[in-house]
Amino acid sequence: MNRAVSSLLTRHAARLGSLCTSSSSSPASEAWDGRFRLHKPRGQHLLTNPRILDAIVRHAALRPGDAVLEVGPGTGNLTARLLASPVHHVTAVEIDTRMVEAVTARAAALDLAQKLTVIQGDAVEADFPEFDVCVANIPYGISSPLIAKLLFGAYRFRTATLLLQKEFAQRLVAVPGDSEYNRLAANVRMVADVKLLMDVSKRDFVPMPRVDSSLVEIRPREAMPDVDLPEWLAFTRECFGQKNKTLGAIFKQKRKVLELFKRSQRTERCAGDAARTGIILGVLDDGNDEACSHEDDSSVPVAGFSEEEVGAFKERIASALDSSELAGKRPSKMSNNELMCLLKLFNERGIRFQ
Ligand SMILES: C[S@@+](CC[C@H](N)C(=O)[O-])C[C@H]1O[C@@H](n2cnc3c(N)ncnc32)[C@H](O)[C@@H]1O
Repeated sequence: MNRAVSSLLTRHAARLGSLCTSSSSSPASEAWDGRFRLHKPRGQHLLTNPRILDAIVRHAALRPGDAVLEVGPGTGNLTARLLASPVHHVTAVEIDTRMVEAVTARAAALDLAQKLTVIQGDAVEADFPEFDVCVANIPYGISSPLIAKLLFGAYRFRTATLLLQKEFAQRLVAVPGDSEYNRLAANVRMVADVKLLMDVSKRDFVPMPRVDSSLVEIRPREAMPDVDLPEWLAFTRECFGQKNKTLGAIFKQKRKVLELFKRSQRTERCAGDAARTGIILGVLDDGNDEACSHEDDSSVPVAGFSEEEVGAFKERIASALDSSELAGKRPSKMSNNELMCLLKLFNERGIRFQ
């Protein structure tokens, strides 16, 4: 669809361009003219403060020749600035065909259509082309799967500068010991550095959302950690499901022991693309960590295995915890190095989380 729709829409651009011409010869034409209804469930809150839009582009530190990925361009308030910068190309992924038309028209009116490719589709599912930087005011509903896709979806890029819901941004940049420290932060920190760049008021959007926003930079690490990522992600799910309990208490629960025992007997595991798809479909973040629930299967016997075998498995768990000297620690206060060390001890004893 991508190129075909792009060229079809460029043909509509002249007609639609007239809707944006009065001030669209400069990037500062962000006022919303109400030409169609904005859908809040799709996160259609347009950023209309030119000062903030300029600041986002400044923070993105774009370089000449960069290929830029934008998710959710809307009517093109940010896109216009990206196109006017010395970058080589901008690819924008937008789900709403009305927005696709609007941003295409905007680029044509600026005489910058040749620098823009618009992909119409869901950014969580669409294939992204190669890009150097991602700059976007995204729909907040896809924050977690989109960040998972960027970081674990085999893309190589310099930075992602994303406007996110303020509370989500605070969870993302939290460090061990912070009350907000959580699985999302631990997982993202495993593969990237994250920093808060600035806060943005809800009053800078049309229509005004209920929440404030924050701009965040995500910078993937040069060297990826030596860890089996699907296994790590499954491990952090167990740990952060009850992040304020001690590890000793978490891994003593009969229900947990039986669940891990069953998983550890499995011979086939998710690998490669299947694991990636699992990651992207939402295992990065559980939202409310404490709400992570499991079926209580403590009374269900493990078919084909004796009580003794389960007992021996329990001892392997205890031995890993003893060796790590981390049994008394709480996941919410632990560094990734400590957690990785414990995971290694579990795996060495045949205890698997995936
Ligand atoms: C918060 S608005 C941002 C618009 C524009 N970037 C701005 O700053 O004014 C989010 C945009 O993402 C689009 N969108 C929503 N869900 C999407 C998805 N799953 N994939 C791609 N775009 C999506 C919406 O249609 C909307 O245009």
